[in-house]
Formats: sequence, C-alpha cells, structure tokens
Amino acid sequence: MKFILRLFPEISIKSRPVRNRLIKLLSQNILNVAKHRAMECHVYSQWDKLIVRFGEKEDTSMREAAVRELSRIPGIHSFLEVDEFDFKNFDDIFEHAKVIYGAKLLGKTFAVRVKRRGNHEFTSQQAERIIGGMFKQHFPNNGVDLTHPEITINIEIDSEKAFVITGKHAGIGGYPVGSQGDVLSLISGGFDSGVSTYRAIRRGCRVNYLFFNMGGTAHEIGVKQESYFIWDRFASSHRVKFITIPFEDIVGQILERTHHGVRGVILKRMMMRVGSAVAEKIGAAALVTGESVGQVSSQTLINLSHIDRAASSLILRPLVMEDKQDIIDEATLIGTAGFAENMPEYCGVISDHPNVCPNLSFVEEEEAKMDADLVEKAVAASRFIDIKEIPEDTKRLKTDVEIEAQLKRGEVVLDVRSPDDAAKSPLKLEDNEIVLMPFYKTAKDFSSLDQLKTYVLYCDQGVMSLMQARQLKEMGFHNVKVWRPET
Ligand SMILES: Nc1ncnc2c1ncn2[C@@H]1O[C@H](COP(=O)(O)OP(=O)(O)OP(=O)(O)O)[C@@H](O)[C@H]1O
Repeated sequence: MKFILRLFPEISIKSRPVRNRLIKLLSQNILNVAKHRAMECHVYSQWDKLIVRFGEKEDTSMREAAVRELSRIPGIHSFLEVDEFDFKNFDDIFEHAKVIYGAKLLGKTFAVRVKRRGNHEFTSQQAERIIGGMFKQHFPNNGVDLTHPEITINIEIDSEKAFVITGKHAGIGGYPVGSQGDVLSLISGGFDSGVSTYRAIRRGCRVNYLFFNMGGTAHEIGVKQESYFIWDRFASSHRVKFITIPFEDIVGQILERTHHGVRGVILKRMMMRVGSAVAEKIGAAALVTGESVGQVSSQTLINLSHIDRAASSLILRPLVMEDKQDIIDEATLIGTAGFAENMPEYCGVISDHPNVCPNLSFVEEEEAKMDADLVEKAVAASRFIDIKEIPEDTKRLKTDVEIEAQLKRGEVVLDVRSPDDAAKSPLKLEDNEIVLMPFYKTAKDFSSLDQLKTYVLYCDQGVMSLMQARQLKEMGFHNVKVWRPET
C-alpha cells in the first residue's frame, strides 16, 4: 500500500540544503520505525513530498499499522492513502475510481476533484468534468454537488501515473526526530513531564530520559514504562538512554538540614545541577522540564529564576505558559494520562509552607548546609540503560509485598515518614515496637536492624511505605510488609 506524505509547512519553506537534509532524515526515520515494527517499507523522496510504500500486497492489518505509525512520526503534516496505477485514458482512471468509490456513493451527492502535475492535453478542471460525467452516467441516481458534496472523489494525476485517494490522515507535524540535536528530559511520571517530553520530540529533539529516584521501585517502574511508551510511540527511530539517579541522600539532607520554606526550590536546583552534569556527559544540549509558571510554589517566576541559576545547561520548558487542563488534555491525546493518574503520589519531600519569593542569598545559605560533594556523588551513582531494555528491566524490578490492615503481635513498625511528619503526628502503639527510619534512609540503614524480626512499613498514604518495602525486598530482605490501617 502506498502513501503520499506532505511535509510539515515549516520544513517546506526552508532553503534547499536544509530542506534536503530534513527530508533525508525524515525518510530514514520512517525506515527506522518500520524496522522497529518489523514492517517492510520503501521511501522515495521528492522535492515537496515523500512516497512511502509498505508491504507488497494489500492487507488490512498492515494498512492500519502503517496509518498508525505515519500519524505519529514527527515531520509529517498529513498523508494520503492512494491507489496508484498507470493510465492511458480517462476510462482507465474512471474504472479504478469506480472500484474504490462505487459502494460509498450509494444515495449520496458527489464531486470529482483532480490535482494534476506534468504535461497533459487537458486541464485539471477538464479532467474533473470528464471523469465526473462518467460517474454521473454510471450512477444516474446520485446528484452532483460541487459546493458541499457528501462524497469527494479525489484523484491526482502525475505525468503518466494516476492516484485515486482512498484516505486522508493528519500527521503530528513538527520536525524529524534528530534534526535539532540531543536533549535530556527530566521525567517524573506526572502529567507535565510526559507532555513536555513529547513536545521536545515533536519539535525534532532526540530526547534522552532522566529520572531522580527519591523513593523506590514502584515509582521507577512507572516512570520507565511511561518513558518507553513515549519513545516507542513517537521516537523509536532513534536509540536513546534512560538514566536513573538515586536521590535519597539529597532529599535526606534537604529535609534534615535546610529551612522548610525553601526545600522545594533547593530540590529543583539540585536536580538542575545533577541534570546539567549528566547532560554534559552524554552530549545533550539542553534539559527539558514540565515546569509551568505559577503551577506550584517552586514555579513562581522568582523560584524559576533561582532554579535557572543552578543549571549550567540551557533549560527548555515547553509548557511554561500552558494551563494545567490543557496539559492534561494533551496527555490524554498522546496517551500518557493513564500513567500519570496511576503514578504513586509520594509523600514527604515538599515543605508545608513554601516560600514563593525567597532571597537567592537565603536559598544559597541553606544549600551550603548540605555536603559539598552531593552532586558529584549523585552523578557517579547514575545508572544508564538503553531505552529498548525497559520492558525486560521492569519485569526484573517487579516485587510484590504483603499489605496488612491489622498489626500482629511482635511485628515492628518501621515509620518511614519524614522526621517532620513523624514528629507532628507520632504513632502511638501499645503492643508493637516503633522504629523511626525516614524513607530516604531506609535502603541504607535497614540492614543495621535485627533481621530476625518482621518489619511493617508505615507512612501517611501507604504509597511511600510500599515503594520502600518493594525496594527492600528487591535488595534481598524478605521480612518486610506494609501496614495500611483501616481509617
Ligand atoms: N523525580 C523526578 N525525576 C526527574 N525529573 C523530575 C522529578 N520530579 C520533578 N522533575 C522535573 O521537574 C518538573 C517540575 O516538577 P514538579 O514536581 O515541581 O511539578 P509538576 O508540575 O507536578 O511536574 P510533573 O507533572 O511533570 O510531575 C517536572 O515536570 C520534571 O521535569
């Protein structure tokens, strides 16, 4: 089956060499995607369009797959599905068009539209009139309506070839992936960073993914699956990296040493420092985030400007002036909303009374209370995988944990809330021992506990405790459960 692709209009107005480079890249991207999907594909480029052929024979499932893929590859404005044939006269064209449109015409008004290229002895309007007349003769009960036809019979004539257009589809537009260089997207699993990642891909960036892990396996699995989904859908023409960086130590020091009013902005500044170092390491020209002005306390103009100062890389914020509802709608459209809805909302890091316009000097003073080598250590602990490995990798990470509503005698409750939260509403239990071990210390300090006992992890929402319990199990500790008291 054959498709004629129209280029994204911004590509069409480029100079000849730029346009040629973009067309070449788009052709290669289409071939790469087809290879990833194990589809046979050939691409022929012309000055203003690409011709793409999938498979040799007509096949409905192959056709659907081809339409699906072409509607997701950046750089394609729209595409036509065509039946192509050699023609000698108008009878040849009519016979082909009749096979395609005949059944659809029943009881409907119609018009024939012809686009023509090359040298012919007739104009497009004359061709429309002649072929239209043949249809009218063959389907005398159907009315011709040139202004608002129910069915439009679209035909293109190019030298001695003719195409009957059997379908029209919208592409996602944008620039071919890879045309704008490499970036590193900070992805958290929420609505915003999924959409900002997609926007960067659509604009032609080759997007690598960076996740700061602050609380365990469940979050990491969710973010990896979302990243794989975005890559597989819109950018599988290029191999990219998914990078995980353990952030528990940084979160721990923020919570233990800095003023609660600036914890959110310090956390983001640390992300930018570590992100910039990783970007430099992999040769990415910019960081991409899902931040948007005013959305949360760390996204006031003042705080965004403090965040910018901590980065040595360019920061791209594709959503900076978008409304939240529009972002959620776009996430629904591209398919990432489901991930965001199910992502564990993890408790504990952001402060209760954030300062929306702190002095930079105050933020810097507070940061100076943390160890100076935190960034270096975080970068050194980064784990890189090829994004293609995610499906296998997440299978390995899945670990299930028993959740109980009633504590049993002898079980030790491990309170993994942040010190502030634990102090504000301390647990009061008569029959069970309680150990305070905030979530950012659990992985490191758990082995120092008596391993003959059973530990039941607790936090306010039961999400962080589950993430930590999974991580402990994955580390080989089997004496862990989660306590979610009935409310
Ligand atoms: N754990 C994380 N790992 C990687 N990047 C992160 C992480 N948390 C936040 N970010 C980055 O910082 C941006 C702002 O995050 P924040 O949590 O303040 O706001 P948000 O609007 O809820 O973001 P999102 O909806 O993407 O989670 C995110 O869009 C993302 O780019």
